[in-house]
Amino acid sequence: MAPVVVLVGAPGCGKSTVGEALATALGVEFRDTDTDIERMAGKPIPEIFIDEGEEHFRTLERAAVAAALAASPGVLALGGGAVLAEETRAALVGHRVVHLSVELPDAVKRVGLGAGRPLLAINPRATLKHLMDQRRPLYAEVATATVATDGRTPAEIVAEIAALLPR
Ligand SMILES: Nc1ncnc2c1ncn2[C@@H]1O[C@H](COP(=O)(O)OP(=O)(O)O)[C@@H](O)[C@H]1O
Ligand SMILES: O=C(O)C1=C[C@@H](OP(=O)(O)O)[C@@H](O)[C@H](O)C1
Ligand SMILES: [Mg+2]
Repeated sequence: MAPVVVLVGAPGCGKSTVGEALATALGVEFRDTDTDIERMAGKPIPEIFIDEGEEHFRTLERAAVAAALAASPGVLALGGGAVLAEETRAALVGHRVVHLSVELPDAVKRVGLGAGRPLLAINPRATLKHLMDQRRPLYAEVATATVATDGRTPAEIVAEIAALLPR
C-alpha cells in the first residue's frame, strides 16, 4: 500500500516533526526512514557514519526508502539526502510527495549545532547552505507540491498539507 504522503526536504525543514503530527491528525501510521535505518543497522545514524561511512549509510537508505514506499500506508518522512539517489527519485514517481521548503536562516536555527546529523557536525551553517544549494533542484524534481515552513508552526504546516490530501 502506498503512503498517503511522502515528505522530503532539507535537514531542519521539519519532515520528522511535521510528519508525526500529520499522521496523528489523520489517524494513520507514521514512518521515518531514518528510524528504519537505525533499526536495520542496530545503531544511531552518527555511529553508522563513523563506523561504516556515508556510502554505506546511503546504501541502507536506498533499501529503507524502497521498502517503506512499498509497505507504508501512512505518512512517510525521508532523510534530507535520500533524493540524492537516482534510484530513489525514480521510485518516488507516482507518489504524492510534499517538499517542505525552508530557507537557510530557519534551517540553521532548527538544526542548531547539528547534533545527531553527522553531515552537519562541522560548520553547520556553511555545510547546510551547500547541501541546500545542491539539493534544491532534486526536491523540486520529485515533489508534487511544495509547502513553505519558514516562520510557521508545525500545526499550520500540518493543516496546509492535510488540505492537499484527498478526503
Ligand atoms: N515549523 C517549525 N518551526 C519551528 N521549529 C521546527 C519546525 N519544524 C521543526 N522544528 C524543529 O526543528 C528541528 C528539526 O526538525 P525535524 O523534524 O527533525 O526536521 P527534519 O526531519 O526535516 O530534519 C526540531 O527541533 C523541531 O522541533
Ligand atoms: O541530509 C542528509 O544527508 C541527512 C539527513 C538526516 O535526516 P534529516 O533530514 O531528517 O535531518 C539523516 O538522514 C542523515 O543524517 C543524513
Ligand atoms: Mg528527520
